[in-house]
Amino acid sequence: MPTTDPVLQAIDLHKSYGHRSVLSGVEFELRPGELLGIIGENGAGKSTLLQILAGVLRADRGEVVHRGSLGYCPQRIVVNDDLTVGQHLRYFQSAYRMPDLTRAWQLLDRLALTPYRTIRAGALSGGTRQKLNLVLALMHDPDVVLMDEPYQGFDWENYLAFWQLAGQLRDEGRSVLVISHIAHDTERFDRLYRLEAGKVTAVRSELEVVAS
Ligand SMILES: Nc1ncnc2c1ncn2[C@@H]1O[C@H](COP(=O)(O)OP(=O)(O)OP(=O)(O)O)[C@@H](O)[C@H]1O
Repeated sequence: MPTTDPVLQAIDLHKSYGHRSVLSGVEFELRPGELLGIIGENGAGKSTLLQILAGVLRADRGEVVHRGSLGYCPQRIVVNDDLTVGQHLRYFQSAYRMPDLTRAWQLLDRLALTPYRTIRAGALSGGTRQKLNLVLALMHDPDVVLMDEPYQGFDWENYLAFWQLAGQLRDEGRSVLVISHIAHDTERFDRLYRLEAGKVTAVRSELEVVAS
Protein backbone atom coordinates (compact mmCIF):
# COMPACT_ATOMS: atom_id res chain seq x y z
CA MET A 1 0.00 0.00 0.00
CA PRO A 2 1.46 3.42 -0.89
CA THR A 3 2.51 5.43 2.14
CA THR A 4 1.43 9.02 2.71
CA ASP A 5 4.25 9.68 5.16
CA PRO A 6 6.17 12.79 4.12
CA VAL A 7 9.22 12.20 1.93
CA LEU A 8 10.85 15.29 3.39
CA GLN A 9 10.31 17.22 6.62
CA ALA A 10 11.79 20.51 7.74
CA ILE A 11 11.74 20.65 11.52
CA ASP A 12 12.32 23.94 13.31
CA LEU A 13 15.03 25.19 10.95
CA HIS A 14 17.00 28.26 12.01
CA LYS A 15 19.72 30.03 10.05
CA SER A 16 21.51 33.36 10.49
CA TYR A 17 24.32 34.99 8.57
CA GLY A 18 26.18 36.88 11.27
CA HIS A 19 23.54 38.94 13.06
CA ARG A 20 21.06 38.64 10.20
CA SER A 21 18.46 36.00 10.99
CA VAL A 22 17.09 34.50 7.76
CA LEU A 23 15.21 31.39 8.93
CA SER A 24 13.65 31.32 12.37
CA GLY A 25 11.68 28.13 12.87
CA VAL A 26 10.80 26.84 9.39
CA GLU A 27 8.51 23.82 9.51
CA PHE A 28 6.82 22.08 6.60
CA GLU A 29 6.55 18.73 4.86
CA LEU A 30 6.71 17.46 1.32
CA ARG A 31 4.35 14.57 0.66
CA PRO A 32 4.75 11.68 -1.78
CA GLY A 33 3.69 12.52 -5.34
CA GLU A 34 3.00 16.20 -4.87
CA LEU A 35 4.12 19.37 -6.59
CA LEU A 36 4.76 21.83 -3.80
CA GLY A 37 5.62 25.51 -4.16
CA ILE A 38 7.33 27.86 -1.76
CA ILE A 39 7.15 31.49 -2.76
CA GLY A 40 8.77 34.50 -1.17
CA GLU A 41 10.13 37.93 -1.90
CA ASN A 42 13.73 38.46 -3.03
CA GLY A 43 15.96 37.94 -0.02
CA ALA A 44 13.30 36.07 1.98
CA GLY A 45 15.68 33.13 2.41
CA LYS A 46 14.37 30.71 -0.23
CA SER A 47 17.79 29.69 -1.56
CA THR A 48 19.13 29.39 1.98
CA LEU A 49 16.25 27.07 2.83
CA LEU A 50 16.70 24.93 -0.28
CA GLN A 51 20.45 24.61 0.30
CA ILE A 52 19.73 23.37 3.82
CA LEU A 53 17.12 20.90 2.52
CA ALA A 54 19.61 19.65 -0.09
CA GLY A 55 22.31 19.21 2.54
CA VAL A 56 24.80 21.68 1.05
CA LEU A 57 24.37 24.20 3.87
CA ARG A 58 24.10 23.46 7.57
CA ALA A 59 21.25 24.91 9.63
CA ASP A 60 22.15 26.55 12.94
CA ARG A 61 19.35 24.60 14.55
CA GLY A 62 16.67 22.15 13.49
CA GLU A 63 16.59 19.08 11.32
CA VAL A 64 15.80 17.88 7.81
CA VAL A 65 14.46 14.34 7.50
CA HIS A 66 14.03 12.76 4.08
CA ARG A 67 13.81 9.37 2.43
CA GLY A 68 14.71 8.30 -1.09
CA SER A 69 17.15 9.89 -3.51
CA LEU A 70 17.44 13.66 -3.89
CA GLY A 71 17.84 15.81 -6.97
CA TYR A 72 18.87 19.42 -6.42
CA CYS A 73 18.76 22.14 -9.05
CA PRO A 74 20.52 25.14 -7.47
CA GLN A 75 19.89 28.74 -8.44
CA ARG A 76 23.58 29.23 -9.15
CA ILE A 77 24.45 27.15 -12.16
CA VAL A 78 27.12 24.56 -11.39
CA VAL A 79 28.30 23.64 -14.88
CA ASN A 80 31.96 23.67 -15.96
CA ASP A 81 32.50 26.07 -18.86
CA ASP A 82 35.20 23.89 -20.44
CA LEU A 83 33.10 20.73 -20.71
CA THR A 84 30.58 20.07 -23.45
CA VAL A 85 26.95 19.21 -22.69
CA GLY A 86 27.66 15.53 -23.48
CA GLN A 87 30.75 15.50 -21.24
CA HIS A 88 28.65 16.88 -18.37
CA LEU A 89 26.22 14.01 -18.78
CA ARG A 90 29.01 11.42 -18.71
CA TYR A 91 30.63 13.06 -15.68
CA PHE A 92 27.34 13.03 -13.76
CA GLN A 93 26.57 9.48 -14.99
CA SER A 94 29.68 8.38 -13.18
CA ALA A 95 28.90 10.46 -10.08
CA TYR A 96 25.37 9.06 -9.90
CA ARG A 97 26.63 5.53 -10.78
CA MET A 98 24.11 5.25 -13.61
CA PRO A 99 24.36 2.26 -15.97
CA ASP A 100 23.47 4.30 -19.06
CA LEU A 101 22.36 7.72 -20.24
CA THR A 102 18.99 6.83 -21.75
CA ARG A 103 17.02 9.06 -19.38
CA ALA A 104 19.50 11.91 -19.70
CA TRP A 105 19.23 11.87 -23.52
CA GLN A 106 15.43 11.86 -23.20
CA LEU A 107 15.54 14.89 -20.91
CA LEU A 108 17.90 16.64 -23.29
CA ASP A 109 15.46 16.01 -26.10
CA ARG A 110 12.51 17.14 -23.99
CA LEU A 111 14.19 20.49 -23.34
CA ALA A 112 15.39 20.91 -26.94
CA LEU A 113 19.03 20.58 -25.84
CA THR A 114 20.05 17.74 -28.15
CA PRO A 115 21.59 20.04 -30.82
CA TYR A 116 23.95 21.40 -28.11
CA ARG A 117 25.44 17.99 -27.23
CA THR A 118 28.92 18.84 -28.45
CA ILE A 119 28.94 22.51 -27.41
CA ARG A 120 31.02 23.67 -24.45
CA ALA A 121 28.93 24.99 -21.55
CA GLY A 122 30.87 28.27 -21.66
CA ALA A 123 29.45 28.95 -25.13
CA LEU A 124 25.81 28.36 -24.15
CA SER A 125 23.27 31.14 -23.55
CA GLY A 126 22.02 31.70 -19.99
CA GLY A 127 18.71 29.92 -20.56
CA THR A 128 20.41 26.96 -22.26
CA ARG A 129 22.89 26.63 -19.38
CA GLN A 130 19.93 26.60 -17.01
CA LYS A 131 18.36 23.77 -19.01
CA LEU A 132 21.57 21.78 -18.64
CA ASN A 133 21.51 22.54 -14.91
CA LEU A 134 18.00 21.07 -14.79
CA VAL A 135 18.92 17.94 -16.74
CA LEU A 136 21.85 17.31 -14.36
CA ALA A 137 19.48 17.50 -11.38
CA LEU A 138 16.93 15.12 -12.92
CA MET A 139 18.92 12.61 -14.95
CA HIS A 140 19.17 10.00 -12.14
CA ASP A 141 15.37 10.08 -11.68
CA PRO A 142 15.42 11.15 -8.01
CA ASP A 143 12.47 10.44 -5.70
CA VAL A 144 12.58 13.98 -4.33
CA VAL A 145 13.34 16.95 -6.57
CA LEU A 146 14.33 20.33 -5.11
CA MET A 147 14.43 23.19 -7.59
CA ASP A 148 15.45 26.79 -7.01
CA GLU A 149 13.85 29.15 -9.58
CA PRO A 150 14.40 26.40 -12.18
CA TYR A 151 13.03 28.29 -15.19
CA GLN A 152 15.05 31.48 -14.88
CA GLY A 153 16.09 32.65 -18.34
CA PHE A 154 13.67 30.30 -20.11
CA ASP A 155 11.64 31.56 -23.02
CA TRP A 156 7.90 30.92 -22.97
CA GLU A 157 8.08 27.61 -24.84
CA ASN A 158 10.70 26.22 -22.48
CA TYR A 159 8.85 27.61 -19.48
CA LEU A 160 5.81 25.57 -20.55
CA ALA A 161 8.02 22.53 -21.25
CA PHE A 162 9.37 22.86 -17.71
CA TRP A 163 5.89 22.79 -16.16
CA GLN A 164 4.89 19.83 -18.30
CA LEU A 165 7.97 17.99 -17.09
CA ALA A 166 7.34 18.94 -13.44
CA GLY A 167 3.71 17.71 -13.75
CA GLN A 168 4.87 14.46 -15.32
CA LEU A 169 7.40 13.84 -12.53
CA ARG A 170 4.61 14.35 -10.00
CA ASP A 171 2.26 12.04 -11.93
CA GLU A 172 4.99 9.38 -11.91
CA GLY A 173 5.05 9.58 -8.10
CA ARG A 174 8.06 11.82 -7.58
CA SER A 175 7.82 14.62 -5.02
CA VAL A 176 8.72 18.01 -6.42
CA LEU A 177 9.48 21.22 -4.54
CA VAL A 178 9.86 24.41 -6.55
CA ILE A 179 10.79 27.72 -4.97
CA SER A 180 10.03 30.95 -6.74
CA HIS A 181 9.54 34.65 -6.18
CA ILE A 182 6.89 34.71 -8.91
CA ALA A 183 3.39 34.51 -7.48
CA HIS A 184 1.68 33.92 -10.83
CA ASP A 185 2.85 30.29 -10.93
CA THR A 186 0.68 29.50 -7.96
CA GLU A 187 -2.14 27.63 -9.70
CA ARG A 188 0.34 25.05 -10.97
CA PHE A 189 1.08 23.69 -7.49
CA ASP A 190 -0.82 21.09 -5.48
CA ARG A 191 0.00 23.05 -2.33
CA LEU A 192 1.69 26.33 -1.72
CA TYR A 193 3.68 27.86 1.13
CA ARG A 194 4.99 31.34 1.60
CA LEU A 195 8.36 32.07 3.21
CA GLU A 196 8.18 35.36 5.04
CA ALA A 197 9.87 36.81 8.12
CA GLY A 198 11.88 33.61 8.55
CA LYS A 199 8.88 31.28 8.66
CA VAL A 200 6.88 29.19 6.23
CA THR A 201 3.09 29.42 6.25
CA ALA A 202 0.51 27.66 4.13
CA VAL A 203 -1.17 29.78 1.47
CA ARG A 204 -4.79 28.74 1.54
CA SER A 205 -5.96 30.00 -1.81
CA GLU A 206 -4.77 31.62 -5.00
CA LEU A 207 -6.75 34.73 -4.11
CA GLU A 208 -4.76 35.17 -0.94
CA VAL A 209 -1.54 35.31 -2.98
CA VAL A 210 -2.95 37.60 -5.64
CA ALA A 211 -4.41 39.94 -3.04
CA SER A 212 -1.13 40.33 -1.15
N1 LIG B 1 26.54 33.40 2.34
C1 LIG B 1 25.86 34.46 2.80
N2 LIG B 1 26.45 35.33 3.65
C2 LIG B 1 25.77 36.38 4.14
N3 LIG B 1 24.49 36.69 3.83
C3 LIG B 1 23.87 35.85 2.98
C4 LIG B 1 24.52 34.71 2.42
N4 LIG B 1 23.65 34.07 1.61
C5 LIG B 1 22.49 34.79 1.66
N5 LIG B 1 22.62 35.85 2.47
C6 LIG B 1 21.58 36.84 2.80
O1 LIG B 1 20.49 36.13 3.35
C7 LIG B 1 19.25 36.66 2.86
C8 LIG B 1 18.48 35.55 2.18
O2 LIG B 1 19.16 35.17 0.98
P1 LIG B 1 18.61 34.06 0.01
O3 LIG B 1 19.50 34.02 -1.17
O4 LIG B 1 18.40 32.81 0.76
O5 LIG B 1 17.17 34.68 -0.38
P2 LIG B 1 16.20 34.34 -1.60
O6 LIG B 1 14.81 34.36 -1.05
O7 LIG B 1 16.64 33.09 -2.27
O8 LIG B 1 16.43 35.58 -2.56
P3 LIG B 1 16.23 35.70 -4.17
O9 LIG B 1 14.77 35.59 -4.47
O10 LIG B 1 16.74 37.09 -4.43
O11 LIG B 1 17.07 34.65 -4.81
C9 LIG B 1 19.62 37.82 1.96
O12 LIG B 1 19.54 39.01 2.71
C10 LIG B 1 21.06 37.53 1.56
O13 LIG B 1 21.75 38.73 1.30
